[in-house]
Amino acid sequence: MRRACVHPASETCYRDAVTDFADFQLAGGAAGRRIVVAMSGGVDSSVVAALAKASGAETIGVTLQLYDHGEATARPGACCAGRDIRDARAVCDKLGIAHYVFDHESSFRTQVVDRFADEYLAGRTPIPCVQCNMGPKFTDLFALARDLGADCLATGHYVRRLVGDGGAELHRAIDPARDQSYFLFATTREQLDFLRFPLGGMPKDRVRAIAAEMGLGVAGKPDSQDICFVPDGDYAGLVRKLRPTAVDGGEIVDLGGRVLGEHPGIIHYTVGQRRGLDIGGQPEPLYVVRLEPEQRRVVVGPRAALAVSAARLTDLNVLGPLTGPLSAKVRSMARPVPARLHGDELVFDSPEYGVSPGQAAVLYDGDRVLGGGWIAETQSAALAA
Ligand SMILES: Nc1ncnc2c1ncn2[C@@H]1O[C@H](COP(=O)(O)OP(=O)(O)OP(=O)(O)O)[C@@H](O)[C@H]1O
Repeated sequence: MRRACVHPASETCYRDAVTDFADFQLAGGAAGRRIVVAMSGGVDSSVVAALAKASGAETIGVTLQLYDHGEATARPGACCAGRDIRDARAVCDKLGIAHYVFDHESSFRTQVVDRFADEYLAGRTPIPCVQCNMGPKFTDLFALARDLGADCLATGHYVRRLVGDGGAELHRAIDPARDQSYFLFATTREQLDFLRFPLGGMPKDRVRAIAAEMGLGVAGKPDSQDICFVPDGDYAGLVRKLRPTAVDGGEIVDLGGRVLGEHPGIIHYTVGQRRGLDIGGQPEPLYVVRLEPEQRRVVVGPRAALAVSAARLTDLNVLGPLTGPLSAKVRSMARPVPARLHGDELVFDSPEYGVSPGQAAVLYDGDRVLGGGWIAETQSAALAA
């Protein structure tokens, strides 16, 4: 049972956290075991490394160089360019553990950045953080950790791994504001067996308190934000840069096909969006209902047209029983809503709004992640009625 920390900045807090290293579930304690810690140079993974070391295990820090912004200042997007790598190295030096840096820029580029651009061009709204977790972080890092003879791979993700009767389960973090379970739905059972997430049971201020207690230079380092390879938030600008010939304008049409205006490229739009349509003189507010990439059309309609009764999912990852009632989260910031899964069709108990192809539908039983899939297409509640 995890104990609450009542002294956020005290020695007691740190001792509790190390004792909590039951997350590593290494039979007979961690001595004699080898833990590889995925280190991004931020405070979270640095504290994971400190906890791993304190558990008595041989600890090795591994950093993937994924993307270089061509500058030296860390954050806001940060994805292990110069300064972050140096920060990770400094933490490892302080802890007296080995640190290896691997250049995975080209795999990150193909698996995450190029795919991000192509998804936008196909009229979908991508979630690159899931692709990154599935590719560079969990596939590439896995292989590296195994090559290094590790017993487990530990990361600073805010999720919990609990062991039930059927084996390792993925659960939400205790801190709802930090929970990253939506972005980890595609973690396989095999990966889950090997992964450890020691921060999922802690609030962030406790993590920072441990970092300060340990004298880690990153204790006050700001959190990374948004999508690491788009630090200025200009997604459309990045897609234009990557695919200069593919971003063409087209028509904005209503549900009946009537042309209402023009747009500079479908990459600027996402289902449910209202801003930026620039089609005045309409009797009621209009929203993006659908993107039609072949015709380069943006289809708009009233809010009622956004109501979705069901979604077809692809690449379903199963981590628990999916046959009963469950709750489904269809955007990272959405609240989970009651639904049921029939084959690959997710049927909502009540119409759901803003369901966008390209996003993930993550399925929960309370705090437990039962699995999830990619939203391929949606069924309008109006048509289903
Ligand atoms: N480039 C990287 N190399 C190795 N591991 C990484 C890298 N980027 C992220 N990770 C691992 O994935 C975890 C989650 O990454 P995420 O980007 O969501 O968080 P973060 O804010 O970067 O965390 P941190 O405070 O550790 O920097 C990190 O805590 C770390 O364990």
